[in-house]
Amino acid sequence: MASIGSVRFIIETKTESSVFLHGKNQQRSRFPVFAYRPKNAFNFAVSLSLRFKPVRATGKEDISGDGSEDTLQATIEKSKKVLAIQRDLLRQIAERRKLVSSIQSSVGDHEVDRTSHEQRENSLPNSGNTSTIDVNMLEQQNGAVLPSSVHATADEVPETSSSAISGGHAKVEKELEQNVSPTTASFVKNSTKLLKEMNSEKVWSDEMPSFLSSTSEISTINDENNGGSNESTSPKVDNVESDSMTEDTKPPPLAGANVMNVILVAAECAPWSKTGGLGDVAGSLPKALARRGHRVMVVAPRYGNYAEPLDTGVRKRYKVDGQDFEVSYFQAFIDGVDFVFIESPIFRHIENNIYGGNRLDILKRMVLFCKAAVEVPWHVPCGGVCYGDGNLAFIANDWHTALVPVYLKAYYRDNGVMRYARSVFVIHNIAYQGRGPVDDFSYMDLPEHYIDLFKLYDPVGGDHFNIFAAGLKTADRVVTVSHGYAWELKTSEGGWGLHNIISENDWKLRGIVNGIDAKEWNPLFDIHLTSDGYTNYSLETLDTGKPQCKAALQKELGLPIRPDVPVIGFIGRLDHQKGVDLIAEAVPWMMGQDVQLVMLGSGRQDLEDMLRKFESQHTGKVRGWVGFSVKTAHRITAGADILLMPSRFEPCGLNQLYAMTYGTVPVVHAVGGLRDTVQPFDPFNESGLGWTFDSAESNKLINALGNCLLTYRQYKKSWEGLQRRGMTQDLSWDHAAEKYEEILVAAKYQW
Ligand SMILES: Nc1ncnc2c1ncn2[C@@H]1O[C@H](COP(=O)(O)OP(=O)(O)O[C@H]2O[C@H](CO)[C@@H](O)[C@H](O)[C@H]2O)[C@@H](O)[C@H]1O
Repeated sequence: MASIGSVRFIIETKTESSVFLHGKNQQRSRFPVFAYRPKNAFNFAVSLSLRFKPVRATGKEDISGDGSEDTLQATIEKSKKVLAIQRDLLRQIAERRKLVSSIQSSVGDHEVDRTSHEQRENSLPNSGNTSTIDVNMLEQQNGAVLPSSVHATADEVPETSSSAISGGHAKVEKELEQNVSPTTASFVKNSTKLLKEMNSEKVWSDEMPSFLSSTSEISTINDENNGGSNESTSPKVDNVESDSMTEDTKPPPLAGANVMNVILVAAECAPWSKTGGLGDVAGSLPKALARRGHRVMVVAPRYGNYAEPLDTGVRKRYKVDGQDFEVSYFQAFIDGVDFVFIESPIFRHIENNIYGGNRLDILKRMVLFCKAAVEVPWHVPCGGVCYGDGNLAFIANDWHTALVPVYLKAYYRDNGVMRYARSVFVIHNIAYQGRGPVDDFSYMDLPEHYIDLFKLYDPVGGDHFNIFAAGLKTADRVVTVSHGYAWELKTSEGGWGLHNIISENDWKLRGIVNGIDAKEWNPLFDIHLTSDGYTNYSLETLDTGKPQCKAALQKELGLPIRPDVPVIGFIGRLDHQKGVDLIAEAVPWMMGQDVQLVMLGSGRQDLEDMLRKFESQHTGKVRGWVGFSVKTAHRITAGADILLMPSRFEPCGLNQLYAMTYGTVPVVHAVGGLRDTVQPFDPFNESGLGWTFDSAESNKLINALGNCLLTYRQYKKSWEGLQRRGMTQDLSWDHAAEKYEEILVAAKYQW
């Protein structure tokens, strides 16, 4: 949509009250200035002021063109709107100036520490008072909706002398490079640069943009497609000091003109809360999106007393099943991402039982969470400024947050609010759908006709209520976590009753393989490998580092410390999906081999008992660790030689990716994401990454594992090749984030 960014206006001034505007961009009305770039209204204000072309009126023109009274009236109305927009921009600019000068002074005090920075930003005047953060969403829908407490009028702009400001720029920028994250630095640098421009008398006169106060000719700029970018706007104008335009030229963000505001909403987010892979994704995908230049937020419930996030002071109330719930919001800015946690008594202290309780309890928790999450961009100031609802996309994950797209539509978009906000729904696991009797719809608090989205016929149970179905139908785009799973979802076996809905919505479905957090899951930096005899290692130190970790694991678990015995690991939820029972069937065969088996998991009681039983039956060979231990998961990944993943279905699977990064060779059932990510070993071409088997049967597992053990024992070179190829893959989130960006952009331009 090149035309969206190509705003080109000519302003003709007749008298002070008759400013006429001819817009060439037909689609612009769909993307109002503020809605399109709320984050960078400051930047935009300057570029906008440079793009308008004032033409001095001669007084001879026929101002209405055809002389019609109606046209004249309409044009006057339009002009008034433009002036109103300008006034609003001035207000926002004033606020940005305040923000920049507060950042400058804090940087000058050597206090640009992320946490304290956020603390300051969040202690905006009156931010603790709910009544002052009373956002009139209907009136402000076109822009970055700022809480009333953060609005400042032009009159309120603190008197800051130009020289004082410019004197601080160099210092600020230098210290920023050393002290703050790239995203913050980029924002502040951008802001300080613009502040310089704003304080230049050649651009500003008496706080007014030059086009409003002066009649000097400013060259019109045809700005192609730069609307969403934070940094790509580079207004060229004759009367601006050239040095302020050319100095500290930086490459544009990787996302270029596609920069958006993105809010990922998830029921868990590592490292604060995690029961499985969803937590990992929520903790790491946003960082990769932020690295591409997007402004990114994660919204999750606050289950415990987390150290980093601080109370923003914002309070809101939501009704669930007729009951009033007050929620508050905690926020931290980490690795370029705003992490916002929603606090309510119903989330408190259930971090070890996130999806526990009875069906209605879970349902009510998720209703409250989703209702509150959709409004976060209006209410929660991050770095002093709310995200607003323009140029915004939500990413909802699995059934727990499938109500986000539904509420976005039913409460807001259907009513002309949040018109430019979009939603992407990510399927991590379709086996859990938020099913219940049709009566559960009453808890949703939605218009009656919305029931059709939720109602689904099931051959076994008849009509039922299904939250996953509603999310799938309502979201603007749907993503799942591998190509293989995207295909499987459309089959009656893989779709778990939703295959028809998936097929009907195939046009908006795409598979994107998960990445891994290259800091968290990296043998060179892994913090869990720095004690108890473990060691960090890399490809270069694999020969010594991995055997040391193996010995440390054997010692820690009380197994015989033997470098030659293959250690086989399993990590995962103990349920039907993960195929633990297939391992159980293979245990008698395994125990006939000279191997050690280490299993870590929690879940189904019978499978937990089985792990304990194996350990007691084969004390010198098997360890079954029942429980959830992130540290142990990292240590098994580093210390084991082989990782078993016999999952019956696996949307993506992260453990096999972690394993390969640590030089641990995977043996997997070729399904879903496992098939996508583990290319089978080919001994003739010395290619491939591990062993796969084509159906979830124990004899197939035994066959694949047997070949793997043979190679481990007898073909050391081939084994090293497998490890080397696994470790040298780029499995980082960066590729996946680029693909997510394509989806976000597609959603944004979907009407
Ligand atoms: N007992 C334990 N102690 C410590 N850590 C444990 C643990 N049990 C599991 N974990 C950890 O939880 C994560 C599990 O991730 P997976 O992707 O393998 O599975 P999960 O089925 O939860 O995720 C779903 O979502 C993800 C993300 O999209 C998909 O990859 C996957 O296929 C899909 O089923 C890993 O980080 C693993 O180390």
